[in-house]
Amino acid sequence: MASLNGNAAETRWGPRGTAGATIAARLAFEGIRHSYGGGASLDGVAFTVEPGEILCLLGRSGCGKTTLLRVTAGLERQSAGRITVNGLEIAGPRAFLAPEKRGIGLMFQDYALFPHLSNLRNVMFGLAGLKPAEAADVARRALARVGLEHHAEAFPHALSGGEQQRVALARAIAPRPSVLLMDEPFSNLDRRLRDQVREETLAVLRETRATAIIVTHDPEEAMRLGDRIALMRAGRLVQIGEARTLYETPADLFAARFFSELNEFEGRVSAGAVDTPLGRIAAPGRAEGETVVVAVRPQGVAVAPAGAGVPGRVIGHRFLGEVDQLDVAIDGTDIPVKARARITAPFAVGDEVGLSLTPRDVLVFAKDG
Ligand SMILES: Nc1ncnc2c1ncn2[C@@H]1O[C@H](COP(=O)(O)OP(=O)(O)OP(=O)(O)O)[C@@H](O)[C@H]1O
Repeated sequence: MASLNGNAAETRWGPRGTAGATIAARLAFEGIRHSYGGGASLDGVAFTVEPGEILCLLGRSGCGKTTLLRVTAGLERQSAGRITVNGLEIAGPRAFLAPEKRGIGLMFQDYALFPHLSNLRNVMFGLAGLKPAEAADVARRALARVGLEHHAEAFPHALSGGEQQRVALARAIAPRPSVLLMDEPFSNLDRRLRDQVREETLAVLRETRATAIIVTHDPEEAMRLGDRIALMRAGRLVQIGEARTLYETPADLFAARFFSELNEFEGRVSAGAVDTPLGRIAAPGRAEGETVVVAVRPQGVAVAPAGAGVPGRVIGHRFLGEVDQLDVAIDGTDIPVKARARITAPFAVGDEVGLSLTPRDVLVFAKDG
């Protein structure tokens, strides 16, 4: 039995460029609603995934990510709205294709391999339309692409978690789906293995040219993997766009909090700006008298020896590896300001310091955004 954490043999994938390519498809959601009986699990979701695009579906637990995948695959039926692939309705008021007729592959979070079938038989499972010899050939090639052809006759339980993930990936790509849906495909892997498996999986997806949706609750993973990110909350799409857009111009405070820890200050707009304990902050486009939240990313708070900027006192200093985090007490708030940077000056708890802000790390939102 291979080690769970991987060794040299485990980490070797098959040659790149050998995964069979598919015909890329445009996947569109229009006003998708769904409920398990209580409140709405999906509440009017609408967006399009472009042919060959890798889209990360990001959100907290329970926001509806898995439900959207299940509705897309045909394992659940939406109560309203329409899903199309290349403009053809696969689920909606006019049509409801059975899961096996959709050309959509689904890879489950727990891989869902059949324990009583060999790895080869597991991969062949999705190839029922082919003659057995042909299916075995296609399955062997898919296993070879993920570097596991020598485990074809073994059973899933004899493989490490990382290898099981690869069998599940081989099973998902073998039928050459035009759309591939992956539910938290890396969440069961330890961190060291995860980076490599993510990179190889991405290479396989690019080769197959499948349009892919990858579910994750990890914003960093979404930024690494996705051509675009769709951020969901409570069954709704909050924002969709490239990682940089979501990070730099989040649609609301919730979206901003998702991508970064924040120092938050509530205030009222007067003459186009808000007074905060860190100084007066411009609030362009906000109504006079509106209550807003000024959000400041910790990496946008520069700490210098006392003299310049907003005066404060260091009350905490944590070494986080690549950066340090300082907690700084300032006048006007009981909550310490968090500053995060590679600190070269040796600040110690009790030191008097001066704080200044980087404008691009300061965001202003409606209070209930
Ligand atoms: N089979 C079910 N029966 C009843 N309610 C369900 C069922 N599956 C999910 N739900 C509810 O629907 C909502 C959306 O769940 P869903 O699993 O789609 O969220 P998620 O974002 O994928 O979460 P997670 O990351 O925890 O899997 C949640 O409130 C959940 O409790």
